Amino acid sequence: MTSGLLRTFGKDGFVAVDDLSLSVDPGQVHALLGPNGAGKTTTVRMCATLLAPTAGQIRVDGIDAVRRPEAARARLGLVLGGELGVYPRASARDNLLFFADLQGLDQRRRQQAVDTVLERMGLADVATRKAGAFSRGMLQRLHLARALLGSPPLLLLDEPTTGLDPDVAPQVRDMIRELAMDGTGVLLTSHSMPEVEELADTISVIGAGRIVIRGTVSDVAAYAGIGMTSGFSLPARHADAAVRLQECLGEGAVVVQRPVSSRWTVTVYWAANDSHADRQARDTVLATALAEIGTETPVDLVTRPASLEEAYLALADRLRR
Ligand SMILES: Nc1ncnc2c1ncn2[C@@H]1O[C@H](COP(=O)(O)OP(=O)(O)OP(=O)(O)O)[C@@H](O)[C@H]1O
Repeated sequence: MTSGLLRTFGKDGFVAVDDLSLSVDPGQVHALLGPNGAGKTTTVRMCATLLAPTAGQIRVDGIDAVRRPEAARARLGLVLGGELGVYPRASARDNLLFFADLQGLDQRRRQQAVDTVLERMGLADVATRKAGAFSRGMLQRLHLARALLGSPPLLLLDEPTTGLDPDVAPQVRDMIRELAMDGTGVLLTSHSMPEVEELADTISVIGAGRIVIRGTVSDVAAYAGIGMTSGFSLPARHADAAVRLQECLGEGAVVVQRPVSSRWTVTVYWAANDSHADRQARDTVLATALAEIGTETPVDLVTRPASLEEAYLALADRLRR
């Protein structure tokens, strides 16, 4: 969808997005992940035709979005996190009818399109209520409904669940997943690792405007140098557990401990290329190391593939500008 995208700002030519290429396939969720200022929103805004690239190409459903922004815009839906862009004194339905007009949907199609997206976003029952009286969750669903009006093949979602209550965010996530399952391509930015892990088929990690690694969670973890992680807790008296375990385990693992309540939570990050054959082999090595520091194998020991959050934190230093 984009190739060689470049965007600079200001007289000194600050490079916000640098030679960025990515594609979003139908039915796929492609997530952009990166620290503040990495260039995610700038990328989304260029894809949405809100910002012209300094150089590079953008194609939306085959349309050259730089040359034909209006045609491209008709083929994409955009949701910006925390955006206000609805009329608070108008009902949800009237808001959507207005946006349908703006999109040029004809009179016959527009009623039907509005009813369809209201239904789809679970807003049919509150369609006549004023948008100003909506909760954040309902508003975000209204934004999604607006983005879906022309049945676009591509959705651009910039932080779509930021600021939503923990019980509302999963509803929005479910809707995003359903849209992708129905064939919509989704470009998603999010600071929530569990959200990206849950939704994304492909993750592009961006640092300083460039894609650092692209792939699945395990690809990102491998790039970060982590394979599996083991986690367990120890009683308060083991204040030096990480140091002592590190001595026993050597270079094949990094051991970190932090206090949680009145105990220590210990995490062992096994190197992506460590020599252990499988999970059980690591647990055996760990049990020996734990015995050496004078404790039995904790009952809550779990060894599993590294999570996205663990992988991302291991990468964080390499992503800064
Ligand atoms: N209009 C602008 N003028 C000047 N600099 C800008 C402009 N828009 C963005 N930038 C700069 O470009 C860089 C990328 O910003 P962008 O908003 O794309 O980052 P981001 O990855 O979305 O960050 P966040 O996670 O904080 O939303 C930042 O250093 C930002 O200050």
